[in-house]
Amino acid sequence: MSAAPDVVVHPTKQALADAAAARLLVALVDAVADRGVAHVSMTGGSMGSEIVRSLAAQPAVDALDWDRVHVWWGDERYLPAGDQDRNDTQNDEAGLARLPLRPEHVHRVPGPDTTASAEEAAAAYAGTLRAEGGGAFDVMVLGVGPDGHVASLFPHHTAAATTGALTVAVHDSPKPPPDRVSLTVECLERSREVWFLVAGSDKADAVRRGTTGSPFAETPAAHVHGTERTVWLLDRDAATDLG
Ligand SMILES: O=C(O)[C@H](O)[C@@H](O)[C@H](O)[C@H](O)COP(=O)(O)O
Repeated sequence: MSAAPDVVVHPTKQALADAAAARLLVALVDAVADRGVAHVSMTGGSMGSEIVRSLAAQPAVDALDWDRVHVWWGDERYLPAGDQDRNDTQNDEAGLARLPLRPEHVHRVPGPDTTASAEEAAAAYAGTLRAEGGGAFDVMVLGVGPDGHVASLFPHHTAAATTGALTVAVHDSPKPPPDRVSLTVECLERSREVWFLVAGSDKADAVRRGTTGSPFAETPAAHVHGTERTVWLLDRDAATDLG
């Protein structure tokens, strides 16, 4: 049984993004100091880009040896490289492209410009994870949808329950675009720490369900835990339904 998640509440969405970015910078510095390498998985959505924007603006951003950092994504929309609706494109534009990362350490999910299907892209990403993943992520940064989805694992969706695999192709996503590639729960949990970044009153019910063990089919986010720590980083609006 995983330990209960920690919950940290910040006054505003911007304060949440700034505090989470500072937390991430320190976590990556510590990972490099401890193991000589850091693996972080980023996310899409508004919070996914806001933490990148704040990270790139951190005063101590140069304290990290970015040469030793690997970047992954918890999910990706199955769209051509550079498409404006891809998570990596949005993260790049928010500031990821300005960080001195090694391009070969930025592991982008293939799109239809280089693969024939989301299934092929998922298999290729799983191969990269096995070849370069270092065995575990240090930090898994995740957003949460109002329905309790995490990455592209949606309530009552067949792909969400996938086991025995690191990645899964997702079709008919209730959140557009319809075709995606997602890490599975098993892969998301191959992380020392799992951080849920959640802002806005429209997420308050999902946060309540996610932090109180709602059934997996209803709230996939409630069933993703880090091996060492799980923390919900919230703004005040997203925390309104917590006791
Ligand atoms: O591809 C995606 O859409 C994201 O990875 C998705 O999982 C996102 O993180 C949540 O939907 C929350 O998005 P917001 O932070 O914008 O609400």
